[in-house]
Amino acid sequence: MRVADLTEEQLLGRIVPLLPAGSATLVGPGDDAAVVSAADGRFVVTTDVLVEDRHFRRAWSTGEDVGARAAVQNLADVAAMGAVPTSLVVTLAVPGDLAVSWVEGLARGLALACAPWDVGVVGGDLSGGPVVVVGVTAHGDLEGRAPVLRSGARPGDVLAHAGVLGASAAGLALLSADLVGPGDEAAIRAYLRPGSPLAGGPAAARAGAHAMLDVSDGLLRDAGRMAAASGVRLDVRSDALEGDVRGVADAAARAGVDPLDWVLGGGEDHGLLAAFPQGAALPAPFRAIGTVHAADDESARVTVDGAPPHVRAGWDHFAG
Ligand SMILES: Nc1ncnc2c1ncn2[C@@H]1O[C@H](COP(=O)(O)OP(=O)(O)OP(=O)(O)O)[C@@H](O)[C@H]1O
Ligand SMILES: Cc1ncc(C[n+]2csc(CCOP(=O)(O)O)c2C)c(N)n1
Ligand SMILES: [Mg+2]
Ligand SMILES: [Mg+2]
Ligand SMILES: [Mg+2]
Repeated sequence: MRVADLTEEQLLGRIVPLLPAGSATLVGPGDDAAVVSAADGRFVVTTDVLVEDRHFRRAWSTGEDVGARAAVQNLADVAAMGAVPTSLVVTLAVPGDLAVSWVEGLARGLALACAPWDVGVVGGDLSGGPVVVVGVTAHGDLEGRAPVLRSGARPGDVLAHAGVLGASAAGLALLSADLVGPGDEAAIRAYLRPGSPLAGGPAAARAGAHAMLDVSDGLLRDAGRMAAASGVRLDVRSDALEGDVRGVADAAARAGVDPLDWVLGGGEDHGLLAAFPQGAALPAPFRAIGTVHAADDESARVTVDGAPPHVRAGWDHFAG
């Protein structure tokens, strides 16, 4: 059996039981970030890697783009726990013929993404390698609050999303098909430098969110993860996604795809999906996109307008 015969979840199911737990672990593998106790407190920690030609192409992305994106995808995982980011460490593998200015650009991109949060890059590691690989580990502070896990959604909750859906997938599709035209700036930027609504994470925690994650692999796939962890069904209302659909409709027409495919199945926008108790005031920029229901059938973890969706489920590095 090869890894390509498994989904990411199935591969993790094989390796996580082999890993040591550690007595300081408060939240281990399975959420957007882990929570670890320390004698003088707790911290949130998470890591994500960007691999050249898998996550970005140097023909499309500058070093600054990749640095900013590597930071944001990790800051989003910290925010998705309801925490405030504090620091990053960065590992970098680069081919020897890479321009030094590209690596300087990467550092500038990291700094740009960290600046609004007063987050420091406090270390890292350097290696040579056949392609550029950027690994970022982010740490965060829960400021005394309980972490917001994927597993806390309850029937009756309001499902809400902060950020854009489908824009990054649109940008990637346009670049891939060489279809970029005037008016595509937002989609291209969403792919090259996603702008996650990071302040929404701690705001959601303060507002009492029951569950939260960032949408990295597509709304349906990531909602499925929240639904499975919480033992519920999430129902998305398609009319709540009309703004996102409109935002990519023109690009989708040119690419010959259904814009809903990008909105429901595209990843890498790094918006925040959260379940709030009914009646809670949704903090900006969250907007309601659905409801949480008791799970009547494990095969229908996520429905759209009450029915199983017909679009592709989202990104998986191994099995489709
Ligand atoms: N190699 C690994 N060893 C241990 N745990 C892992 C490994 N890879 C992933 N995990 C854990 O599995 C869970 C899911 O990881 P995943 O990367 O899908 O989450 P994410 O970062 O929120 O999503 P994305 O990578 O799409 O941004 C996380 O809790 C993560 O820490
Ligand atoms: C050049 C190029 N080709 C394809 C894609 C699409 N893509 C790669 S990984 C991923 C999901 C999140 O990954 P992860 O779980 O690793 O964070 C997506 C949608 C891309 N970004 N760049
Ligand atoms: Mg995540
Ligand atoms: Mg990850
Ligand atoms: Mg992530």
